[in-house]
Amino acid sequence: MDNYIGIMSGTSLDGIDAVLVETDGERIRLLERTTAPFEPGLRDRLLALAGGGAVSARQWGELDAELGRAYAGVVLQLLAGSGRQAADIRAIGCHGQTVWHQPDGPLPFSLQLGDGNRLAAETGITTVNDFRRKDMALGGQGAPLVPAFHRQVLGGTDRVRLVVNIGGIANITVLAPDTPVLGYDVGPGNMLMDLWCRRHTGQPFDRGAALARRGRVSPALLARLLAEPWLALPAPKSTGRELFNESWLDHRLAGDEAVADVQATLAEFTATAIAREAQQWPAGELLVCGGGGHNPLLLERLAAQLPGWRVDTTNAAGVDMDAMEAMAFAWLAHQTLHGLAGNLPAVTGARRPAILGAIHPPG
Ligand SMILES: Nc1ncnc2c1ncn2[C@@H]1O[C@H](COP(=O)(O)OP(=O)(O)OP(=O)(O)O)[C@@H](O)[C@H]1O
Ligand SMILES: CC(=O)N[C@H]1[C@@H]2OC[C@@H](O2)[C@@H](O)[C@@H]1O[C@H](C)C(=O)O
Repeated sequence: MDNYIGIMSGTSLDGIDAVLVETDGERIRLLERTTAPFEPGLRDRLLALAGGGAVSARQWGELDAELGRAYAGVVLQLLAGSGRQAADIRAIGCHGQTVWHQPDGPLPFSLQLGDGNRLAAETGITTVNDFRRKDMALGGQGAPLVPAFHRQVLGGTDRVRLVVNIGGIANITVLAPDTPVLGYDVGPGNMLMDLWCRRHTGQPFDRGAALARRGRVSPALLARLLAEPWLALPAPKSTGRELFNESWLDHRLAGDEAVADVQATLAEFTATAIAREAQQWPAGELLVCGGGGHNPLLLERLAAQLPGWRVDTTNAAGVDMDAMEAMAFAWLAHQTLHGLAGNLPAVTGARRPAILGAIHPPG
């Protein structure tokens, strides 16, 4: 077993999650976890870029360097907390910060910032990043990539087990007996709820669903949200802020809804979009990971819409829901360094399995 570090900063733009794990590719054990919020200025600049705002090549390059430095700081913090040295770590797997994801059309690409050269140089640890573009070069969506890891840590059950990551975007992995793994993005996870809450309360998210619980679901608004054609597209599919953003939401509001009612409706929308996917399968287990696992209303609404299902978080199955994605990128770095494929063509739609990522040696 070797030590790997995984770093994830996701579409919620809430900050950086990092884990230290021990893995041989088959087994994986979480040793240490840390999380660091983005410094507010950095978050705002990333949000502007991810919103499609015009930035110069200079600003773009500076953000790439700044993020690389921020990731290195988190790695050093993780190492200090664990009592380990750089030499004890085989590699870092760093997802990077998605600032644009365009999986379809004539020139598909997915851009994650956070300079891997800087990360390797500042930590002294081999760094693997840029995990998505090989899959896209092979005709795939480049996302989601976690289903292979979900299979590794939660596969092999004798009934249907759905693993649902509720981050900024929600994505689902279907693990069913004698069935190849399926996985795809479902739609918004916390992203719309977060932006509505921030706009009206100044808080980054609706902690404990307190605001949503004060409101009532608006059936008319819910119907307009659920009418989004992307939701009905068949897999393979992936999405992001490019579609589900502030203007997408504003176009669907009548304008006279109460703030709390919109919050309640957005939570119901997220739960309903996920439940509809689950309803295509015989009742089994639905295990939630990602920050949405901390939202009690989402879990309640999923359970209410899925009678006969066991709805819980992945913690109940022994995998820390807050560490799942970062662990997946530690594991993907292991795959890359061992010349093993990281993607699942049945999930991403790529022509073949491929070794993912760019390797930055520290020397
Ligand atoms: N106590 C809580 N109550 C309600 N929501 C919560 C709570 N804790 C976290 N969240 C939600 O989880 C979000 C963060 O989720 P997470 O860290 O999984 O996002 P991410 O890493 O950006 O995800 P992804 O890459 O999958 O899009 C917060 O923005 C918030 O919406
Ligand atoms: C392009 C991009 O960053 N996509 C993220 C996002 O966040 C959740 C969902 O959308 C998923 O497709 C993906 O992240 C996870 C880690 C994945 O690739 O599996």
